[in-house]
Amino acid sequence: MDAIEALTERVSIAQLTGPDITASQKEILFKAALRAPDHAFMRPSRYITLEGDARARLSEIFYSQQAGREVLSPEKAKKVKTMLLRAPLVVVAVTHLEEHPKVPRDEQILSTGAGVQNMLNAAFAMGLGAIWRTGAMVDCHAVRKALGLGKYDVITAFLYVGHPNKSPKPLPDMPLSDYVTEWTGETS
Ligand SMILES: Cc1cc2nc3c(=O)[nH]c(=O)nc-3n(C[C@H](O)[C@H](O)[C@H](O)COP(=O)(O)O)c2cc1C
Repeated sequence: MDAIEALTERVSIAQLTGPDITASQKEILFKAALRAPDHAFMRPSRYITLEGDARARLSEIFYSQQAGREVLSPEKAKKVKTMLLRAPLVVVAVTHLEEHPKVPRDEQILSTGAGVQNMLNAAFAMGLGAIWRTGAMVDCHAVRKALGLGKYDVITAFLYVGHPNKSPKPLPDMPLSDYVTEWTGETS
């Protein structure tokens, strides 16, 4: 697929299935991620892959913490336990924050966000489907500990990647004029 077509027509795809993402597809995803802009070359982004049984293991860890906090209905328990099984590959995108005189925290997280967006576009261009999710797992102490994250690590995305199980949804109608204006130099 042409790059402009991928950039202008990408949609998120939530219904994903196997087969597993190949090593060469993963290489393309991560090469795209590493082309994210990065103020002062801080290299704040890290990407952790979850595949196979590791997805169920981390979902169980999340479930244990959630179940210890509140009574979960059987439906909710099943949903939580199978959360990460919704795609053959889940990429945990992490921003490792550091103090910098010119690069505030938000810019470091934005850099990882740009990496995630590059992966969404690359996945779409390869005919794969992907969706950026966050949710309560982002702040779950047990999940963060299991992934080896420290105090200065921010989970910026759980990027689900797989093969589309449904045709992509139509593009939303978003007239450019609703979002883009020109400032001509006049002040109010
Ligand atoms: C930072 C961030 C977090 C998100 N978290 C979730 C989420 O937890 N669950 C979800 O269904 N969608 C989440 N979304 C939205 C989807 O990734 C997606 O953008 C949305 O479904 C619209 O689809 P589109 O990308 O095709 O326009 C999140 C998006 C962003 C940017």
